[in-house]
Amino acid sequence: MRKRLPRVLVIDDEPDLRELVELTLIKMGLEVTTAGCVADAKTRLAEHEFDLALTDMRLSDGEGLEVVRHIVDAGLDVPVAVITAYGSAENAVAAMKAGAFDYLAKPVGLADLRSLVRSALSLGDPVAAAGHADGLVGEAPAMQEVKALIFKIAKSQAAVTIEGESGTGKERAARLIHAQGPRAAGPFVPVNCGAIPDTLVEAEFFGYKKGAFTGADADRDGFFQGADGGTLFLDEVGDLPLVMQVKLLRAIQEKKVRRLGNHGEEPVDVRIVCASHKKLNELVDAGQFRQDLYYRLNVIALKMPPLRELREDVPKLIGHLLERFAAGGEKPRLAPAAVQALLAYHYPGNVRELENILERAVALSGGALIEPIDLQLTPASIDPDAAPALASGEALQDYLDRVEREAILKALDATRYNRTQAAKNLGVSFRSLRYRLERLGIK
Ligand SMILES: Nc1ncnc2c1ncn2[C@@H]1O[C@H](COP(=O)(O)OP(=O)(O)OP(=O)(O)O)[C@@H](O)[C@H]1O
Repeated sequence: MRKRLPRVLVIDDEPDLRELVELTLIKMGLEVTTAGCVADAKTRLAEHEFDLALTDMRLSDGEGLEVVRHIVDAGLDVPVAVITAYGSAENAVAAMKAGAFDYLAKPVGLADLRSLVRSALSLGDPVAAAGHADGLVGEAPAMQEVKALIFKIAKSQAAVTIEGESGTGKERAARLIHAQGPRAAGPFVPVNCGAIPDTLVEAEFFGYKKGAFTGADADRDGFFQGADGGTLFLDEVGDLPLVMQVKLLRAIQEKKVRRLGNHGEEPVDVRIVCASHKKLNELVDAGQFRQDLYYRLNVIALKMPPLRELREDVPKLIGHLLERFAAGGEKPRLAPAAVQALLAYHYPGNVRELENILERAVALSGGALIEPIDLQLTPASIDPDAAPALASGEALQDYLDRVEREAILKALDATRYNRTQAAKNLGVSFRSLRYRLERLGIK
C-alpha cells in the first residue's frame, strides 16, 4: 500500500495546458505539482519525491529533453514522459533515447493522457515492474533504445521477432514484453524449437488426444493451449522443420489449433514472440524458412545488441551479476586488475559469457578478492588496445570517462571534426554524440 497519493510533476510553460493536465490528474486522484520551466522543474525535483513527470518539449528556458536528462543523470527514480508538438516524431524519438518512457503528441487527448498516466503509475519503472531479476540491466544508448521499444511493443498484440547473437538477452527481452503488456497475468511459455525431435514437434505444439499414437495414454495440452491468454515464446524459431512451419503459420492465422487425434479445432488466444540467433531473412533466402511465416512473425523486429557494443554497461552488469551470485550474502569483490581485464574483454558469448566468467571466478576465488587468474579469460578475445590501463586509485567512472573521451577525440580527429561522420564511425546517433561531447566538456 502506498503511504501517500502518487505525486506527478507537470512541466509546461503554457498556463492553460498546464492547468488542463493538472485538473485531469487531480480528478484521477493524484497529487500534482507544476513547474513552468526547466529551472523550476529541477527545483521541484530536488524538493519532492515524484512518481511520474510529464514535460512539454518546448519550454521558455530550454527543452523538455533537459528535464529528461536531468532525471536520468541524477539517477532519480521517476518515469518521465514528454509532450511533443504535432508531427515532431524526431523529438519524440530523441526523448525516448534520452530515457523518457513514452510521449504524447499535441493536441493532447485526455483519454490518451489518462491511459499513459495510469500505465506509468501501475507499471512504474518498466524494468522494476517486471522484477529486477527479470529486467535488462544497462543504460548504454543502444540498450535504452531496446528498453523504450520493448515498453512500446508490450502494449501491442502483434508478433515480435527478436534477433541477436547468443547470450544477448533475447529471452529476457521476451519476458519483459510479456510482463509489461496486458497479458502479464497470463502464462509465458518458452519453447526451444531446436530441442524438439521432428517427430514430436506437432504433438508438443498442439497437444494430442488419448490414443492418438502409441504411448498417448491420456489427453495432453500442447504449447499453444498452455500459452492461452498469454505469450508463446519460440526460441530459435529458425530451427523448426519446414512442415511444422506451415502448421505454425496456419495456427497463427486462424487462431485455432487441432490436437493430434482430434477432428475439430479449438480456438487459442496467444501472442507470439520469437527469437533467433540466425538472421531469419537469410534463412528465407536459403530456402530454410518460409517467407510467408517470416512476414507473419516479423511484424515487429527487435534487435538485441551484442555486449561489445554496450561497453559502458559492463561495470553495471558486473555489479548486478556479483550481487546475484552473492545471494544476499557479502558481494564478491574484484581486484582492480580483474576489472581492467573484464573491461578489455570482447565477450563473443555476450552477457551469458560474462555471467559464466563471474560465476566461475566467484567459485575459484573461494570468497577472497577475485584476481585476473580467477577469470580464466580466453587470451584471443582480450584486446590489449580496447581500453587503456586503469590508473592506481582512479575511480571507475573517471576511468570510463577517460576511455570515452579518448575514443571520441580519436573519431573526431579521424573525420576532421565532422561530427556526423564521427558519430557514424562510433556507432552512436548524432544526438548521442552531441550529448556526450557536452557531458565530457569537449569543445
Ligand atoms: N541486459 C541484461 N541484464 C541482466 N542479465 C542479462 C542481460 N542480458 C542477458 N542477461 C542474462 O544473460 C543470460 C543470457 O540471456 P538470455 O537467455 O536472455 O539470452 P539469449 O539471447 O536468449 O541467449 P540464447 O540465444 O543463447 O538463447 C541470462 O542468464 C540472462 O539472465
